[in-house]
This record gives sequence, C-alpha cells and structure tokens, in this order.
Amino acid sequence: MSTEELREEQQFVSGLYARLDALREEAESAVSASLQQVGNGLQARLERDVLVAERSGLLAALDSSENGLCFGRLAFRDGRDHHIGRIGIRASDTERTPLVIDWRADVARPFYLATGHTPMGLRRRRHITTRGREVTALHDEILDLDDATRTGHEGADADEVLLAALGSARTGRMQDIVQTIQAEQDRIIRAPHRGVLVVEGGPGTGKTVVALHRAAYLLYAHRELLAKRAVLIVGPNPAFLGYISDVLPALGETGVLLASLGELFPGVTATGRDTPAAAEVKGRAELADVLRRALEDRQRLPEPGAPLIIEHDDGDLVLDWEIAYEARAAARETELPHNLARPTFAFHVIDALTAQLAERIGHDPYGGPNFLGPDDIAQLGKGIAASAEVHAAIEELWPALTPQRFVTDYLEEPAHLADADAAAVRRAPGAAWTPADVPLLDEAAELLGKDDSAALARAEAERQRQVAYAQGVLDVSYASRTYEFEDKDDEDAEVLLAHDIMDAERMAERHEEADHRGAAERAAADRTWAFGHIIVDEAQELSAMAWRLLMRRSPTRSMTLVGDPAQTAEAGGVGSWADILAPYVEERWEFARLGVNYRTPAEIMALAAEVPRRAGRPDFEPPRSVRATGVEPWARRVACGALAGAVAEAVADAPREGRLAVIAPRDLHAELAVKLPGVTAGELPDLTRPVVLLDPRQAKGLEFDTVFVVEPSRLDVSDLYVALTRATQRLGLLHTGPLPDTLPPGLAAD
Ligand SMILES: Nc1ncnc2c1ncn2[C@@H]1O[C@H](COP(=O)(O)OP(=O)(O)OP(=O)(O)O)[C@@H](O)[C@H]1O
Repeated sequence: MSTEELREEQQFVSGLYARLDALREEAESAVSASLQQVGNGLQARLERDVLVAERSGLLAALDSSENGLCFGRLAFRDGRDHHIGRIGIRASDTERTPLVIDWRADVARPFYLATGHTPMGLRRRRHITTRGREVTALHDEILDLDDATRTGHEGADADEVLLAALGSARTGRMQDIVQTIQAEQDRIIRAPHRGVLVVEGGPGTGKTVVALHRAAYLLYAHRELLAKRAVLIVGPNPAFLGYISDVLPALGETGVLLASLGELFPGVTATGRDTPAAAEVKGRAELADVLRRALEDRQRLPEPGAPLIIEHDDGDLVLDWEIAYEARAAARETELPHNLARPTFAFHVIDALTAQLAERIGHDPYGGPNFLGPDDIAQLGKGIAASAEVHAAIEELWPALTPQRFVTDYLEEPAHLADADAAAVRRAPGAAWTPADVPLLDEAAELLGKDDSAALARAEAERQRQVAYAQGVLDVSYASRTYEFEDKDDEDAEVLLAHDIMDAERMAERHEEADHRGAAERAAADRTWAFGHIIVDEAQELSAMAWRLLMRRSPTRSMTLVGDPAQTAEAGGVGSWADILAPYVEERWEFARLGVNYRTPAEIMALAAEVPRRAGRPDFEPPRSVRATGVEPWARRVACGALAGAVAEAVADAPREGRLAVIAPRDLHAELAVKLPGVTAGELPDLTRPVVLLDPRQAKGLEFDTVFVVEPSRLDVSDLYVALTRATQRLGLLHTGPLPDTLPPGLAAD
C-alpha cells in the first residue's frame, strides 16, 4: 500500500517537473527569440525589452525551484486536495488548473498551522521528501480523527521531517526552511507589513531565517509596492550576509538588498575598525547635535576689527564682521541645509560688497546722490560675483562641504565632546572609514543637503521618456502577455497584460516595477532611497545614530527588527526596544517572541545558559532546545605553549561531516592558523570550507556542526554566550588557565 502511494506521488511530481521544464523552455525560447528580433523603432524595442525582462525574471524563479519544487500536500475534509511547493504552477489546459500552490498563498497556510486541535479543515497533511526529482519519503499526519483511511506513511513522530532537517550536516550557507516552518514562525512571517514588528528570541530560534522568509512572503503578498521600493535586509557584517545570501534566491526572490551598516552610505567602503570606546561615542544620539554644532562652527565670521580684505580691480573690498553676520543670519533664516543655504549667504555678501564698491566709486564728494545708476551697479555686482577672490572669501566663511570632508575634519579635531570622548574618536589623517562612521556621514549629508535639482530634472526627463516608450506597447498585446505561473489566491494574481493597461503612464510604472533587481540596485546607489520594507537582523547591536540612519530609509516605518538583547556585544547597542523606537513610533509597535531553539542541542544550551545566570541574571531562561544529542560539551586544559597543538589535535579528531569552527580571540589567530592546514580566516572567511577560524564577533549569527572555543576566560559575557551557542552537534572548550567564573566548575573533560 505504501509503495503504491509513493508511486502515485512520484508520478505527480514527475509530471510537475515536466511542466516546469516546458515553462522553462518556453521562457528561454521567448527570451532568445526576442533578443534576436531586430525590429526598429520604439515599439519593437519596447516589445523586446518587456519580454526579455519578464521572461528572465520568470526563468530565475523557475530555476530556483528545481530543488524541492513540491514538498507538501493538503487533503481537506471538503474534498479539496492541493500540492504545496516553492512556486505556484498551473497546467497548460484552458482552465489553467493549479498544479501546485505557492507556499505563501493563503490556501497553503494550514500546511504550517493546522494541529489535531485546530485542523483548519484538513483531513490529512503530507510532507513529501525528494532528492532531485525523485520522491524518497512521505510523512502523513492525520488531522481528522474520524477519518479511518490510512496510507501507510503515518509517522510515529510528526516532527520527523523537522528533526531530519535540523540534524543534517551544515554547508556553510544558510538554507531555506519552507518545508518545515513552525507555527510560531509562520505567524511572524505573515504578519502585516505595515508598522514596526520586533521579533525577539534566544540563539537558534530562527530569527534570521524567519526574517528572510518574511521578506519572501512580503514580496509575494505586496509585490506591486515592494518590487518597486525594494526590501532592505541589514545584517551585522559582510561575512554574515554571504552566509545568508542563498536563501532568498532559493525562494525565487531577488528584489532585496542585503547590506551591513558599513555599506549604507553610497561611495564609502567602511573597512576600518573602531575601538569599542570610539564606536560607543560615535553611536550616541547626542552626536547628531554635536555634528550640528560642529557645522555651525564652520559658518564663520571674521574677528571684529579684523576683516577679510579682498583684492579687486576697482580697489580692495572689506568683508567685515557686520557683513558676514548679516549674511549668515539671512542664510540661517532660510532653515535650509548648509550647502543649500550657501547661495543666500553668498548673495548677501556680494550684495554688501557691491554696495560698498558703488559707494566708493560713485561717491559725490559734494554730498549729492551717488553718480552710479542701477545699470552701473548691476555691472559692478556681476564683476564681484565673478571674482575668484570673493569666492575664496565666501568659501572661507561658509564652505561648500561634502559629508566626507566635513566628518573627516570633525574626527581629526573633535569638538563639543568631553576630553576623554574626543580622544576616543579622534582619528589619524587618512585612516579608513569604520561602520560607526557611516551614520555620522549620513547625518552630515542631511545637515549639508545636496542640490539635487539637476538630478530631479533628469529623473523627470527619464519618466517622460518611459511614458513615451510605454505608449508604443499599448498596441502590442502579445508582446506584453506574461506568465502567471502562480495562483496567489486567484483574485489578484500578478499578471501584467498590456491590453489590461489603459494608459501609458501606468504602463511605464508597471515596467519599472517589473525590474526587481533594478530597484534593489538603484536603492543601493541612492542614499535617500525610501525602502518599501526594512528588516534588521541583530538589531540589538545598532546604536542610536544607526537607528537615525535606518529610520530615514524607512519613512513609512514599515520594518521588522529581530534580535536578542542577551547577545548584545556592541557597547553602543541600545538597551531596550522601547528606547530605540520611542523617538520614531512612540509606543506603536508590535512585539513577538520565538521560544524554541532549533540549532543548539539541549546539552550545549544547558551549559551556555549558565553564562548569563552566573553573570548576574540568576533567573535567565534560555529558549527550549527542540532536540538533544546525548553528546555533552567538554573542556580540556592544556599547558601554555601547547594550546595551538591541542586545538589542531581536537580538529583532527573531530568527525569530518559538516563544518567546524574554532572560535578564538583575534590575537591567537596567527599561531592557531599555522597549525590548522587549509583553515580559512581573516575578515571575510570562506564559510563553506571545512574548518573556519573566527573571533567571537565574527561568529555572530553563524552555526557549525562542531565548535571549539579557545581561551573562554578571555571572552566577555555576551561574546562567550554567542560562541557557546553556535554548535548544532558538538562543543569543546580548550584553555590554558582556569575556566571563567561564568562557567560551572567541574565541566567534563572529554
Ligand atoms: N522551522 C525550521 N525548520 C528547519 N530549520 C530551522 C527552522 N527554524 C530554524 N531553523 C534552523 O535553525 C538554525 C538557527 O536559525 P537562525 O540562525 O535563524 O537563528 P537565530 O535566532 O537567528 O540565531 P542567533 O540569534 O543565534 O543568530 C538555522 O540552521 C535554521 O535554518
């Protein structure tokens, strides 16, 4: 009986792959045919571009669905029967019957949420396990206890599929979890996209993976908006972003920008590192005010009685305190950013100097009216406005500044800070930018403002061009027919049909929306881009200044923030969600908690939980581990000079499967690396290699089958907690001195 079920399921899945192949072939030949098309004129070009863009996006989605295309099946009590997969696919018949439903569609929801208690209309839920295109196993859960039919695939343990996924060897890249999303995670993934949602959870509770699936879900449910405005995912560092970078493409989504804070100021690469003290000072909210005052300092006046003397063909001009003061007051009164207020300052200075010169040249010694007429004065003014010397004087008093110039000058001579703080942030000329500098640059860019009238004019011209371009397509009905390979609850399927689109303006917008990757790329290059949704991982690490930057990128405050205050490492990290959010949304934010640890086995978590408990939080409750392995963590004390050798020995003895990390203080890396042939280390380690050497900060957010923590007594509380919670199977500690007080005495030797 069970083989019969398996055979039937295989037949269905094979048919599905045949349909996938056919769709792929169609899309491929449509792309190559249109690329060969050498039509002339706007209409032909548009026809080709629309097709190529749409079919290329379709192809990418189809390609990404090759593995695990179909992984579930729902049998409803009312007779409906749906297969669930990575994407929705319809048959080629005239009704375009849905063959498989996208996991994000509402109708797929019982796959994740239904329980024996709340069956959501289900009779049976089936997990389909595949290897390539072959169906290897079925797991059925009976949700309607009155239903006596049995398939022979009823599992004794409903979590079998989940446990298999969790116990499998790591690859160095995060995988998607569409097949095993848990109910508490599903609720977060599908939460409404408006407003701010905070997701808190301990290590391994799936915060990162849930955030990524939420991005995929939001792009599906609100594609109109989000494909155009793009989704931003902020992670702690580039290595981490590399680790998670496969998940969204595997879910068929590319309209997402992954970036660390240090990458959020276009044109700046933050490769430097701050001391903890410098990062803390730079992250304080008061820095916004400090920079504002520092900029006011750059709006200078000559000393009273010591005016600037400007050489001029018609005699020296005197730019004194009074003239500069009046000009500065007028410029400040505009309340425009510094660079945009500069023309007002310049205008007043030039005006005053012109009056000065006119007074001198046209002066009637006999007390009569000035000899010069308005035309003569205008002529004089032109001469002054064109004078390089006058410009230099204006530049000295009210310089045109770039954010880079201003922040560089500020950090070389920090003002408005206590001496110790100023000493912490002072930087040497030519030093590299650090991630904590990026919010300062962004703040500076706001204070300085940019004259973007030329860019706006260009954008408008481009829009007009797109509209004209789209006009051509309205007659091209075939060319703009695109595939709906997805069912998306039918009523608002994502179909772009030219003949549905009534005016060229709207068509131009639609064309722009279809360019998902384009939106993410455009966003990456535009400091003022307003994202459709922002997801922040390790949100507890961000400083007050970093939040200011992110909130500017999210004027609609559509955000998901995930984090774990117990893992806060950065001194500048903000303590509570309420403190972070109050300035921006007051109390209007939602909170969700994830309470199950899917990564760390119970044995390891029991040890890790001791760290916060012994560090002053005796009531600390870690997330509950979903599995135990029976393997206890161990500690090995070795003689001082024997540490690297002992680590190498432990690595050599460890099981080969999966990935292994040695987590050690940075200054030990050189001596450890020598003893670990083939190890990967440095700023951007290749996490797919079998053995990786990391410092605790780099290990944040990552996971490995086996972890060795070296010299735990040298790690502070949160770094130690993070390091201990990275293993999915085995944990060992290697140390030369006594273990820290934050670990229980009598930890088993291996
Ligand atoms: N429902 C699930 N099915 C399968 N695997 C899951 C599920 N939920 C989480 N996982 C796995 O658990 C591991 C931990 O997830 P993730 O890294 O997202 O946790 P986290 O809360 O961000 O952890 P940390 O705070 O320690 O970085 C990952 O391997 C993830 O794929």
